[in-house]
Amino acid sequence: MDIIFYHPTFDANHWISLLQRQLPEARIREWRSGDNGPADYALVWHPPVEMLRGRTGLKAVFALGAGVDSILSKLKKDPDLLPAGVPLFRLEDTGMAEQMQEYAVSQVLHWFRRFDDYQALKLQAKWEPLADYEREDFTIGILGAGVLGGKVAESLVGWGFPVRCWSRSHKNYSRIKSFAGREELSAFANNTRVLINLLPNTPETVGIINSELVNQLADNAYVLNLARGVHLVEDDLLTALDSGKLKGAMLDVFSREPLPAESPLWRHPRVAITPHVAAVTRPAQAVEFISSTIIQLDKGQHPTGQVDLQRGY
Ligand SMILES: NC(=O)C1=CN([C@@H]2O[C@H](COP(=O)(O)OP(=O)(O)OC[C@H]3O[C@@H](n4cnc5c(N)ncnc54)[C@H](OP(=O)(O)O)[C@@H]3O)[C@@H](O)[C@H]2O)C=CC1
Ligand SMILES: O=CC(=O)O
Repeated sequence: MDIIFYHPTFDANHWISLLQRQLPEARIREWRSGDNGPADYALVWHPPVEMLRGRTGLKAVFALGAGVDSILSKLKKDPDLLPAGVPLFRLEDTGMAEQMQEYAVSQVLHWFRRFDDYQALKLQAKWEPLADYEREDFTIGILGAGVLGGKVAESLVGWGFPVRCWSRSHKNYSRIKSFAGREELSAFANNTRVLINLLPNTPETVGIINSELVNQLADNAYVLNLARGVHLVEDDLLTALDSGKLKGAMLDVFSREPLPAESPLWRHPRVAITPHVAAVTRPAQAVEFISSTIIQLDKGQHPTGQVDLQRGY
């Protein structure tokens, strides 16, 4: 079996040695421009069109991340990016759920314990104990209840918060209230104090965190965007922060990355920022997932993780 690997920044040698350990029989190489040699499987991130165009014999392509929006948007512009009929797989969890749980739980607890308020008081040298917040007033609403959203929801239930999620189809998670579809988005938003976004970027979800949605949240709500920048209308967020509807926001992703220096988000006192690091691809776990998927595909089985190209995730 022949496997080609392309990532603009990852250390290809490291990935290839991890893959080789899992698939000792495979011939694995880093793809470079001009390489038209045989390939059964391709592992890619931001692949050049030339890499996969016209390849016959390819059995599957693996995206080296959870979100496939960049590859699908490139595919829309250039249908040659992926050979027709070849399945596209993405990483399911592979260590990202734990990272998302760490990020979400730490930030929710930060707001719940009023560390944002204490930080503001500290800047004024004020010693002032504040009233505790109650968990019952701290409903967490998670947009997206898939591999990552579902795990984040479970961890916040473990901390005793009321948790609800919103997805396309209803879920049957224990102790998590499930809402589904546009018709239930308002009911989901109503009384949500912390809105966490873990949706994929698709034409249906772009701009979903806008004034209309934010105005339906509880007063003094918070927004935690962990999915994609295009989900959030940044001007609407700033308006809601300045009007007092929103008390704070923590953003990991932005419509333009790196976030330009002139963005007012950098300077807003109630906006915290991380540079798209909420959950990164962990090579060893990703390779384990990909190898096991390849083995299943070679046996004619139907592993999980295949992207529905029509649905966009
Ligand atoms: N910031 C970072 O570092 C990272 C960000 N991400 C982002 O997180 C996203 C989520 O990942 P993951 O959990 O693995 O994805 P999944 O595909 O497992 O889950 C997606 C969830 O979104 C729901 N959904 C999709 N479209 C709609 C819609 N139109 N209306 C309502 N719900 C919808 C799905 O509903 P249903 O279950 O009914 O299909 C599903 O519950 C990725 O796409 C990526 O963009 C991922 C990794 C790292
Ligand atoms: O944003 C990262 C991803 O894996 O998707």
